[in-house]
Amino acid sequence: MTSPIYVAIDTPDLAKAQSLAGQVKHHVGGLKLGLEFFCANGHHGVHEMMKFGLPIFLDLKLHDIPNTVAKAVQALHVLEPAVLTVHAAGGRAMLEDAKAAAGINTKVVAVTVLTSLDNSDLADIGVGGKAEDQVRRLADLAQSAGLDGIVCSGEEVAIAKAAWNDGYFVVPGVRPAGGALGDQKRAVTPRQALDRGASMLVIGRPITQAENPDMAAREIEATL
Ligand SMILES: O=C(O)c1cc(=O)[nH]c(=O)n1[C@@H]1O[C@H](COP(=O)(O)O)[C@@H](O)[C@H]1O
Repeated sequence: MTSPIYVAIDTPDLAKAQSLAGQVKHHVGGLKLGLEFFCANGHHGVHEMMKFGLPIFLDLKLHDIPNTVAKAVQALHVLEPAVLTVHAAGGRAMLEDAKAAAGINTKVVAVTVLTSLDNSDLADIGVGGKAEDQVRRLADLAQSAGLDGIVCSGEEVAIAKAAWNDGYFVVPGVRPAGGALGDQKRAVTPRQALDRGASMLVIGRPITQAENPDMAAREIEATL
């Protein structure tokens, strides 16, 4: 079975990214490249990481007017990422145009509520109610706009999946039991996230900051 773990390669240093990917490639299902990596290394960096033969999740969290996002998605076609993120808060037209602009082999998934936010952070940006209410609302929007799935925390994934059974559910903010949270506020264990319906587990620092990243990835895999 292919591992549901995508390792978040969050570094601007291409050589370090290649070294990490080389160490963990047999115990993860894919590589997640985000803003930090892409801003530093661009298309060239992604092409280099594609050489590991694993699916690439390009996590750029696009969020702008529909025309700008659609053009950005078109500019990424050549990279053929397996998964690409946009922010659900960009609204229906932006989501529809992003999906229409993506290649057929790319899953476009909408970030709902960042896992670094709690209910009090949501209140600060004018979102009343609980994170799970906002996730449910944005998941409905993403589904009706024709997207492939959403990004949410393990605390909401069961609710979202109940309403969208064939959706693709990306769950970051995943921590082995007792692991350091860092800036994550809505975290669950890898096992909990899978049991609740995650399609993909995004795991960064618990693997990449470990003394032995390969061992860390194996240990997490063994809990699944
Ligand atoms: O879209 C994401 O992947 C994402 C969404 C979200 O709500 N929270 C979140 O942490 N992420 C990403 O998931 C990764 C989590 O990294 P760690 O906290 O180190 O495991 C980072 O690369 C984040 O950019």
